[in-house]
Amino acid sequence: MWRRVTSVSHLTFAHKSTVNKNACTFKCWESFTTEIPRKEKTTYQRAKTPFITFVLGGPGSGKGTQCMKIVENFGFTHLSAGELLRREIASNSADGIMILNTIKEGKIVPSELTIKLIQKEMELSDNYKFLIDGFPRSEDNRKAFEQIFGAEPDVVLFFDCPEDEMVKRVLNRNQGRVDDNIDTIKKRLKVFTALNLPVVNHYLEKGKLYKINGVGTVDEIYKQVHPVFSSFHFEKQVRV
Ligand SMILES: Nc1ncnc2c1ncn2[C@@H]1O[C@H](COP(=O)(O)OP(=O)(O)OP(=O)(O)O)[C@@H](O)[C@H]1O
Ligand SMILES: O=c1ccn([C@@H]2O[C@H](COP(=O)(O)O)[C@@H](O)[C@H]2O)c(=O)[nH]1
Ligand SMILES: [Mg+2]
Repeated sequence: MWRRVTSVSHLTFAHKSTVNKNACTFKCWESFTTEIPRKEKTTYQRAKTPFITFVLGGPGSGKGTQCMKIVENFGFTHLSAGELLRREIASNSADGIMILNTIKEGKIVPSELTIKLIQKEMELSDNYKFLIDGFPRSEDNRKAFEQIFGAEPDVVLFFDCPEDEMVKRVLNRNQGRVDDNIDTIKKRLKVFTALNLPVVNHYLEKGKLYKINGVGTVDEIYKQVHPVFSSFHFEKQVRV
């Protein structure tokens, strides 16, 4: 459980679209209190608007690696859409086989399914700062998310990395992922260019995109990421 120790929220959300803000507060946080009765929420947490960051970039561009550093430094909750889907496969759920086949082909799982998994994790969390890593992967994903949540992300990070570097990193990753092989990587790169880059461009046009040069050491890259978040005034929280 978290409790607030200081308040600067008027600064935190000052940039947010007013059209979507109320819808988001209502849809997300009201459901937290009705659908998840086993977790007590304070009045303060219920009223809080989530701060959502989408983390985009091609396969192996370093999204997960940089998310770990953002979590350490800014206390975000990291939700990797790919990881949630892999967990769904491992749990032998009804959708598991379909998800596995989609991932092997480097294709995109239906939006509603991925959004359901993300939403469930957000509902279970006491946090209000979320990194949604590897999502949205297509305009369909993006539109479905914005419709279901009634909100746009606050920040979109895009790790820009050349294909040969991404391929090298993925092939060296050694985590036993079914899609970390050259055939699937080629398919993922094609899907990234065709379907994910339009999402990147959408947020560029909206002025929400932070383009990060994904080449360099992990620390060199993080030096570009850190100022993005230190420019926001998050409420300080302590565990109780
Ligand atoms: N700056 C870097 N330089 C060299 N290797 C890196 C760097 N950042 C991450 N890596 C390594 O590259 C691999 C891919 O990184 P990571 O898993 O963070 O990428 P990702 O964008 O999350 O990929 P995916 O979309 O496939 O999940 C990992 O083995 C990671 O340790
Ligand atoms: O929103 C999403 C995220 C992921 N996928 C599928 O999972 C794999 C692996 O994702 P990573 O982000 O690289 O862990 C991806 O290639 C897609 O097949 C998805 O469908 N939708
Ligand atoms: Mg990843």
